[in-house]
Amino acid sequence: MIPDTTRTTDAPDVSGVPAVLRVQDLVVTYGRHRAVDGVGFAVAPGESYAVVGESGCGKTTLARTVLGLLRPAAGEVALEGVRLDQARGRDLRALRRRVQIVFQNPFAALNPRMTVARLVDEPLRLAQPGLTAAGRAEAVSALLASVGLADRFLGRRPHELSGGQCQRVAIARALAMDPVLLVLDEPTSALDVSVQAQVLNLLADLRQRRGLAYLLISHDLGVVRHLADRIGVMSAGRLVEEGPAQEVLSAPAADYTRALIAAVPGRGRAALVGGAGAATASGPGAPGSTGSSQ
Ligand SMILES: Nc1ncnc2c1ncn2[C@@H]1O[C@H](COP(=O)(O)OP(=O)(O)OP(=O)(O)O)[C@@H](O)[C@H]1O
Repeated sequence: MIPDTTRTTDAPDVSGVPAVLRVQDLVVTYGRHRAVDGVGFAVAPGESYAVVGESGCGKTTLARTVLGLLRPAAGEVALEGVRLDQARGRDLRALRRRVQIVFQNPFAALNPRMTVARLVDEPLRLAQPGLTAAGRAEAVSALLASVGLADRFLGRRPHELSGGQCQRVAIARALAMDPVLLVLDEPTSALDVSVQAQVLNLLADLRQRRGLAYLLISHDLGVVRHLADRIGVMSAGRLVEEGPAQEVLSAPAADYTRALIAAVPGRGRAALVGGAGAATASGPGAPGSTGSSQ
């Protein structure tokens, strides 16, 4: 349950729907450097919102603040209407569980000594402390199945898995916490090109099936085009443009966005500006197939 001691007074919404995440006038500093400088946006339930921009523009800092790992110098971060930036102690921990992250490098994110079964069981114990061992085992199998991994993977350790399989385990761990929002931090950029599209399709499929909202952090506009409904373009800590993904990519308003798109090599750029819903520029493979390792 989300604590309601710090609810925002004004109703946060996106087109009339209460927001899962609302960020307002956010400032995050490292010493005197404003890494995030007055950013505001909202993400609706089930929506996928991408923050794009060059290295150093503040994407990771923004993501870490949304995860409750950094405290803003000013502004608000609200999750389902509850102020994350004001929460402390148990309230903060309860809020943090509602937002999970999938990191760029799945090998680094998984404890190499744990089996797949234990890796998925661990967050489940936290999320559902009342479950029996048998109930948890069943839930672990179901979570793995939902990311396309069969029971034969239960006893394996990360070094016995491919990068794509590791990323599927990392996604299953995130889902075990029953989040409302997944932060996807360059979720495919460490993977072989051959499995990137499968993981992207899995993420698109999971969003649809579970009604999850995504905050996608990426510099890869091909990935963004595949997964995002809306895009916020960030430069030097500020949002310089925001809009529906297809509009931003095909008719960018800001010079900075135009330069980002112009930097994508030829064929990828043509795919980007051609409309939403096609294969990614960076990841070939069959759109619509989530692949699996059954
Ligand atoms: N711990 C830190 N201490 C001081 N400055 C930092 C720290 N982390 C990031 N910065 C600076 O803040 C700015 C934003 O960094 P951030 O990592 O958020 O950008 P980014 O867009 O995520 O970049 P990348 O895509 O390379 O990860 C950069 O100028 C960076 O050098």
